[in-house]
Amino acid sequence: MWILLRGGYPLRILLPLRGEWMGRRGLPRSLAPGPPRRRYRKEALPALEVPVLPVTTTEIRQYLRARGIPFQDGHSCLRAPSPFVKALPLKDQNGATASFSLFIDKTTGRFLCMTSLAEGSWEDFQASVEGRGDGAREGVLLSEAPEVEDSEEVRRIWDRAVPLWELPEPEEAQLARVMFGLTRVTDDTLRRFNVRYLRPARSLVFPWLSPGGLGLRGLKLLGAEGQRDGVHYKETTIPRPGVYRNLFGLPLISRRDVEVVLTSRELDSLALNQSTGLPTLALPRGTACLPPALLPYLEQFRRIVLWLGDDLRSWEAAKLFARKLNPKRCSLVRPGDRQPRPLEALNRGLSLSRILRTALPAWHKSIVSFRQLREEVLGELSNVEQAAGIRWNRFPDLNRLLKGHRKGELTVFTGPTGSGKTTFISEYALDLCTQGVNTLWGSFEISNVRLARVMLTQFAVGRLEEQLDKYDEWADRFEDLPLYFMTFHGQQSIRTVIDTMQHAVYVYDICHVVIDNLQFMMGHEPLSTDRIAAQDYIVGAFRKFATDNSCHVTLVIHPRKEDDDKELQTASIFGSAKASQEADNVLILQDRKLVTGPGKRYLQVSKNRFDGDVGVFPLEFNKSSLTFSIPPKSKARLKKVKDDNGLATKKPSSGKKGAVPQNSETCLDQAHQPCQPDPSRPSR
Ligand SMILES: Nc1ncnc2c1ncn2[C@@H]1O[C@H](COP(=O)(O)OP(=O)(O)OP(=O)(O)O)[C@@H](O)[C@H]1O
Repeated sequence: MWILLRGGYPLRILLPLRGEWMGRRGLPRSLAPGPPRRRYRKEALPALEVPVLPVTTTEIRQYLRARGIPFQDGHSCLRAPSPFVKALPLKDQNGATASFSLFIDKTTGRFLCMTSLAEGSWEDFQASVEGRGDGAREGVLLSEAPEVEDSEEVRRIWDRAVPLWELPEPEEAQLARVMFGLTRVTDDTLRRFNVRYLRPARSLVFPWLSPGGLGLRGLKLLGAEGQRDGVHYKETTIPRPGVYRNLFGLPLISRRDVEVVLTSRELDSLALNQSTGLPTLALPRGTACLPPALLPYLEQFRRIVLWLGDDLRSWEAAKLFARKLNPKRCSLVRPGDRQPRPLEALNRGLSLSRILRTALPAWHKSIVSFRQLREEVLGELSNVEQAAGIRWNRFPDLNRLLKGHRKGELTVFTGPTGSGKTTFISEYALDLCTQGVNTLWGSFEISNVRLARVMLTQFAVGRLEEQLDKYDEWADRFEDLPLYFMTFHGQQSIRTVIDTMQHAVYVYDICHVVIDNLQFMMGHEPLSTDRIAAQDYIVGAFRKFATDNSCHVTLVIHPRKEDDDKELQTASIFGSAKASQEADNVLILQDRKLVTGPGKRYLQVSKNRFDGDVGVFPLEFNKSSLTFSIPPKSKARLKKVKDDNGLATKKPSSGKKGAVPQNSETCLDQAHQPCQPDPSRPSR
């Protein structure tokens, strides 16, 4: 989880791992910095830094004009002379003056001065221009030098690392080359990119050099471990991933370069540059995100080719990143059999230049022909599993019904009051988040602290109250999840919420937004407005947001008041049928305690637009870990269901108001047909 700090880094401690004391980054202690210690944040900002009033490009332009500040229009930024250069008379490497070295992000208004490395928000910039910035403020604005502890660690590792060709044993060098797939990458390429090898950690080391290539700001270690099913790679960055902003390869870019190829891994950049001679840059966190802070460094390029990898996830990421970079200058290399990732292409003897020539323009007009779509369709057909989305680790039954979690969909989730909706949806979202789905939570009912506590308990799968000595260990791991929280509590206007979501998608590449719950956006509607119409409007806004931003939205909606002894149906969702019509998926947490005695829950998938499979499966609540996921001991029971192939098919529901088309309905709880709770298994 990233807690956003201005001028601070998160605390770090040392953890016992695998029976010996290791640094938090899993490096041997000899390479970790000193004894265990912790630092405290000076100024912890709210979890999601939301601009008070979002600024538009037009407003930025108007402001600059009104103040007589000249500017140039760029792809994703406006360029202006930097007001921070006089205070810091730094000269860049070529001794050039620092004119127009300030880059202002057109979407957020955040700025970066490339000369002094000062950065800040649009409000900070205005304060500086208007002479309201005091000395202390300016200090805050200046980009952080790495923390002393970090720089010591970086230096220590870098000094101990050696170029591959300087390893004393040729066998060791050869083994490293094989492990990292570098057999065709020359020493010359490794030298140019300044890649080293750290023997004790059996890792490659990629440096993060300051502009001009002088100072060392951080580094990335790439470890390789041979396992039965192939080689597994593990990345470690210093500083930690949230603030590791190394566009690897930047020192090799010349001011005159107008074209660049972006890759998601450093090794791919080596391969590409070696075989095509083109400028290449590797994104610091692969396909996970493209932080807007990097955009100024990419402004000089008239053409950007994104070649991020060989799976659908990379393809989706490339399309998203192209939006940020301005699609008109972007081309994308489509993953395919003959178009693997660059390093693999090099190793297979393919022509990387030829593959680059097949890159497709990212820019689409509003109307497309099937000719433009046919490759996309083929991509989906030949990667059926990936097209079905990310599968839950903790909810195999959900995978069987929904097949996975896909971008751009709207899921509506309902259940009786107090049945455990928040608790379930927290685990459902956490599961995806631990698999790299960048997640934004809007919890309007319960505080973020309480929600985070539930999530942390679910993450640790156990009560932390009784093992406080483990708290830091779990909290450190939790902190590294790509998880963000909106800081709203209580009633909010839908406009503010959507603006915040938009901001988060741009800044943090959010792919999943959870809204708990919709009723908290309805209070701001004028009393005279029909509440049902208001809800329809809100659902429509979330639907549009999901589609436009290729972002999954999970929306919790309360059910309408019904008889307690009746099960909920799709039509029980509060309001008109709009919510279930707009939704791609409808999930209902069924609480049958009132029908059949003490409290077992079932999850019903009552709409599934992806492939129509609907059904219900039991959830067992574990009160100490607050989890609903099936404990490992129950797996056999579920397997048996599958083996028996005993799926109960019901008639599709008919055209009732709010009813949805259903292909087949599946009860995955064979032991309790027809989906009745098992009285012999009291809920915990
Ligand atoms: N299956 C369950 N059995 C018993 N207790 C549960 C179960 N699921 C959740 N709880 C507990 O019930 C309480 C309420 O859960 P939660 O807040 O998730 O419900 P909710 O449906 O979101 O409530 P609301 O309708 O107020 O939004 C929590 O303390 C939670 O730990």
